Amino acid sequence: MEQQIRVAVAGANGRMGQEVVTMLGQDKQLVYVGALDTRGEDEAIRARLEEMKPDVLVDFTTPHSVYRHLEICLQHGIRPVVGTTGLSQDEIQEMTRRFGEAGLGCIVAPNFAIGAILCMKFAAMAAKYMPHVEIIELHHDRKLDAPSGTALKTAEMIAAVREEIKQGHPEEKETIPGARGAEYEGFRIHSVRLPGMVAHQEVLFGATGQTLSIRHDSINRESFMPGVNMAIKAVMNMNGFLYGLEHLID
Ligand SMILES: NC(=O)C1=CN([C@@H]2O[C@H](COP(=O)(O)OP(=O)(O)OC[C@H]3O[C@@H](n4cnc5c(N)ncnc54)[C@H](OP(=O)(O)O)[C@@H]3O)[C@@H](O)[C@H]2O)C=CC1
Ligand SMILES: O=C(O)C1=N[C@H](C(=O)O)C[C@H](O)C1
Repeated sequence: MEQQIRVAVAGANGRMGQEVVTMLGQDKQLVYVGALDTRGEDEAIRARLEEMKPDVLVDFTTPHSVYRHLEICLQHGIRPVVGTTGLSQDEIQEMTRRFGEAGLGCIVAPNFAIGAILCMKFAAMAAKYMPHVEIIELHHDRKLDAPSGTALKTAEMIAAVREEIKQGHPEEKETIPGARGAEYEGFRIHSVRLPGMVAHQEVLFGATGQTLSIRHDSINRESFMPGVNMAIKAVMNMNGFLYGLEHLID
């Protein structure tokens, strides 16, 4: 039998955390050792970690707590698998350096659903040939951050290959501020929040006489679990920081 992996979960009572705990219970290689809540004193957190002795901390919490959780993992030599969105690019760069220096595995993935990863990759492929692009992401109305981590990652991947062009009319004017969405490297990202939605993204391309739409829909949170499972196993064999699940499936 493969070596068992002890997994703690931050945000275990949340929408994603509950799904993760169920998934851990279905895989004999993974042992759920308990929930970590970091809203108490440092001493209580240390005691809880000593009790649980996790190899991996899965984090699905909030944009406000995720950075601290990475620091706690560095202090205690625990490998994080982070789905929480909202880390800034500077924070990601800093953690890349610190986990690299520590030689400790860490995976931060804005989306664990394989279809969403493919949506990002296909969008980056298309942007090379069709540089007029806009991203629309649509989520449930309990979501804290906008744009979604997935939309930001998609935008980064598009910007890395897209020819720099000015989109839209040069004299465009917003009669209601924000009407054209957020601007990222010359193209727009739009965020929709509605009850009834889970996690959806459409990347729209336009060129003379044609359009292309690439769309992904997560219709439930189980869609993220194969990716979380894969990341927990992969992070055990890593000695640095990885941002985005696409690097694991190539
Ligand atoms: N990468 C991916 O594939 C996905 C990422 N996400 C991201 O995951 C995050 C969580 O989403 P979701 O599950 O919907 O959110 P929820 O609000 O349902 O869950 C968040 C949980 O975190 C808990 N929490 C808050 N602060 C702390 C802390 N300091 N220590 C421990 N627990 C804490 C909350 O507890 P309490 O309720 O008591 O406040 C809550 O149970 C979001 O950033 C979201 O964008 C979501 C889906 C997929
Ligand atoms: O908050 C969510 O629900 C989701 N968050 C992630 C994001 O911000 O991209 C991943 C997925 O879209 C669901």
